[in-house]
Amino acid sequence: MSPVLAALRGRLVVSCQAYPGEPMRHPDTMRRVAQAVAAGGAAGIRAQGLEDLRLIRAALDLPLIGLWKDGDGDVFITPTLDHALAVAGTGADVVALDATGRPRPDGRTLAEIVRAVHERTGRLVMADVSTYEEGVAAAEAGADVVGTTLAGYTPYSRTGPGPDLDLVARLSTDLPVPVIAEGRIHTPGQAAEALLRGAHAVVVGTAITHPTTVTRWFTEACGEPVR
Ligand SMILES: CC(=O)N[C@H](C=O)[C@@H](O)[C@H](O)[C@H](O)COP(=O)(O)O
Repeated sequence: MSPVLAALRGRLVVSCQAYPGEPMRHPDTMRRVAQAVAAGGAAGIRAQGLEDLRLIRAALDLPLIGLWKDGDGDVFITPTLDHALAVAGTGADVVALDATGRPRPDGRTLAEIVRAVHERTGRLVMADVSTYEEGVAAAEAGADVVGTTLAGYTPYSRTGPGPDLDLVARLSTDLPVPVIAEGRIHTPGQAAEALLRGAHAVVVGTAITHPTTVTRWFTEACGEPVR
């Protein structure tokens, strides 16, 4: 196993992302968020956008999973080979990309993209999948690590309020590559359970780095203002 993946075994990766139009959507802000979660013990960082990745790479020596969300089609996480090569160029250790079965905007197959990233950059590839079958296909296509990132985010995958830990468990048992649990992990207990069920590592984003959503959880629990 690569040293980068070995360093993540049994550990927490924190996804540091803000969304278009949000106050925290700023590379230097995300760099500071990444430094803050590193101080809390994050073993790795997952981040979006070339400038965010460059700044985080310069500031931190932790394993860095990079992606580039682009376009308004179904496939938007590092959708093409050009995006993947650009992410690799930021110094990210792992290039995360959409590995669902849906067609990519550049018409390339997942196997073609994985091979090109390996040959041209030497970086690892994290395959973001939504189903068991996509996880199996991604491992066959040469992905170094499979993430359950997109479970619940394709029209055909199982949705629910929490993480799909059954999917995590099945993939962890069956795949020859490490599986990372990612998506809607909102509590420390869920993160620990994902590891217990076989995940190599766990990625948590919203619950740690998205204050607008976390605040909404609390405001909704508090109910309507009392008049
Ligand atoms: C579906 C999609 O676009 N997921 C993205 C992938 O990078 C991010 O928006 C998520 O925040 C990330 O996966 C972490 O998940 P959560 O924020 O639920 O802990």
